[in-house]
Amino acid sequence: MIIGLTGGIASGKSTVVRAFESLGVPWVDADDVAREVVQPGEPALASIAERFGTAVLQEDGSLDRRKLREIIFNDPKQRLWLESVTHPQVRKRLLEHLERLQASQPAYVMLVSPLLFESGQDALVDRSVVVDVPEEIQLQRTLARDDVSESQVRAILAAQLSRQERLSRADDVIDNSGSETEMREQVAQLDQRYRNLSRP
Ligand SMILES: CC(C)(COP(=O)(O)OP(=O)(O)OC[C@H]1O[C@@H](n2cnc3c(N)ncnc32)[C@H](O)[C@@H]1O)[C@@H](O)C(=O)NCCC(=O)NCCS
Ligand SMILES: Nc1ncnc2c1ncn2[C@@H]1O[C@H](COP(=O)(O)OP(=O)(O)OP(=O)(O)O)[C@@H](O)[C@H]1O
Repeated sequence: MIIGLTGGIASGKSTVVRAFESLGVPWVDADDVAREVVQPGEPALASIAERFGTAVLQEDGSLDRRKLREIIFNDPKQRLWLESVTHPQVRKRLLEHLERLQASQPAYVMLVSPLLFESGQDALVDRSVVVDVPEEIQLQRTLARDDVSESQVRAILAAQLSRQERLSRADDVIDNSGSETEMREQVAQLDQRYRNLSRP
């Protein structure tokens, strides 16, 4: 069984998946895979450099993520173009990672992705769980964690599904607006549920 774990920027997906990991659950993160497909030597990075010029590259030839972020979250057309280049590669590699994780036949594995519903990756999973917090908490936690402006965070939020839409598509929900201890209690309950569901 594959569980898709999603949530908007800074909702707490990485923190939540570490709680599942401590219960023995294997996982793969689409953000990590999206980083792999733009490494130097990858065709996606060559396409990006061709479209935006060397201004989006650092001196060592790797992607200047901050520059590209500023471009794509200020222009939906450029974001859609970038997604059309990266998402097919991300999907292909996610399938490979998932197959590898399932080889040892764990009760279930997790696919962590901010864009599970937006990018159609939900077709790869049996069930979805949303890490839910109000937008104001997403904003506060992003500003505390990353070197970004409030307007940039609002632009990223606008490029993602609304909280309501995400909740309406979720099979399960983890409320991460409280303490990490409260989050871990919900994770332990869901883990039991998923283990029961995966029994033949
Ligand atoms: C624009 C890039 C270079 C910015 O890199 P940066 O290191 O600053 O951010 P990072 O990759 O850690 O993403 C941070 C968060 O931004 C949000 N985000 C990223 N890409 C997108 C997108 N296309 N649409 C909406 N939100 C996005 C997600 O919540 C993500 O968790 C990078 O996000 C990227 O390559 N995005 C396109 C690929 C993609 O869609 N990735 C999302 C997972 S498939
Ligand atoms: N319950 C919580 N209470 C307080 N802070 C939290 C809680 N959960 C997560 N955080 C903090 O909020 C920030 C965002 O969490 P995390 O990095 O796990 O989110 P994410 O959804 O993986 O983010 P992104 O989509 O940007 O990759 C981190 O600094 C994390 O330490």
